[in-house]
Amino acid sequence: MSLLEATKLTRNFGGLTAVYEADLHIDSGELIGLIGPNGAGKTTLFNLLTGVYPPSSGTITLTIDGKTEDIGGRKPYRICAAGIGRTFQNIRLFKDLTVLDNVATALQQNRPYPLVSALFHIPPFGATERRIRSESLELLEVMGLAGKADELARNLSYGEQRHLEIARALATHPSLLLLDEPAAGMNPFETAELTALIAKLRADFGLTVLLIEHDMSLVMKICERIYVLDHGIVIASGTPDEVRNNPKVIEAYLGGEEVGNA
Ligand SMILES: Nc1ncnc2c1ncn2[C@@H]1O[C@H](COP(=O)(O)OP(=O)(O)OP(=O)(O)O)[C@@H](O)[C@H]1O
Repeated sequence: MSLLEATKLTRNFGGLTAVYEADLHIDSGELIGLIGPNGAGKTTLFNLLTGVYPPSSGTITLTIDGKTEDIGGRKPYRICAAGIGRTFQNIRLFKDLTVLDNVATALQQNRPYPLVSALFHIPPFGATERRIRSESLELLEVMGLAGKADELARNLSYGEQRHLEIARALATHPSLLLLDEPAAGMNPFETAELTALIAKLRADFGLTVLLIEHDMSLVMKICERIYVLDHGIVIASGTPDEVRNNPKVIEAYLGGEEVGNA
């Protein structure tokens, strides 16, 4: 069942076309990779799908629970509310808040308190606070960070901060989760752990996942389908085997060498 459909998506920055007439089709429950050389337009495509930039042209539709919405050009908070959550290539956390509060703030955005009860700390403020705390702890547990709930985010290791980013994205209750280089900066052991975790999250939360990743072992191992961008153009899409053996991909992506094996 179709979840996201992008048609002829284009984004220009002045004279530079970062994404050109990209077509994407994502079915509910799929785990899809988005790869391509540096500067190919991958993050720009994420930014279009999440409203950071409006498309110069083209359409994006999201279908959830039988309801189809045209989300192209909407503000990021509205797209997040519609069901698309994301992480960023450069980690964006509240470094001086605790790990728990980083997740709680993301949950609160989804469930604002009635103003009067928040001002006077009267019900349902207290009950909502407790629910947010317990759901935050559950998400930290899932991401292996429950033991660090009271630490400041800045004191986490790099890999842990990446996990916390995913916990924050999950707190927005997405149907479609976009992960921008989730394994960047991780060692092979951490990457293998994260690979297993992403597959588990997809199953446990019933998520659809689109991920940008330079680590080919991760992409080839868990993605069912892969889109390949080069100079802003989708030059190939298909299963890991189809993509790995596609001459255009070999030429564009690795300058003629075979794309990495799983
Ligand atoms: N806000 C912007 N203003 C001007 N140019 C931009 C902007 N954002 C991206 N670009 C340009 O668009 C092109 C695509 O960049 P983008 O970051 O989307 O590529 P990428 O595939 O994610 O690269 P990487 O793998 O290095 O992160 C690049 O030439 C980049 O310089």
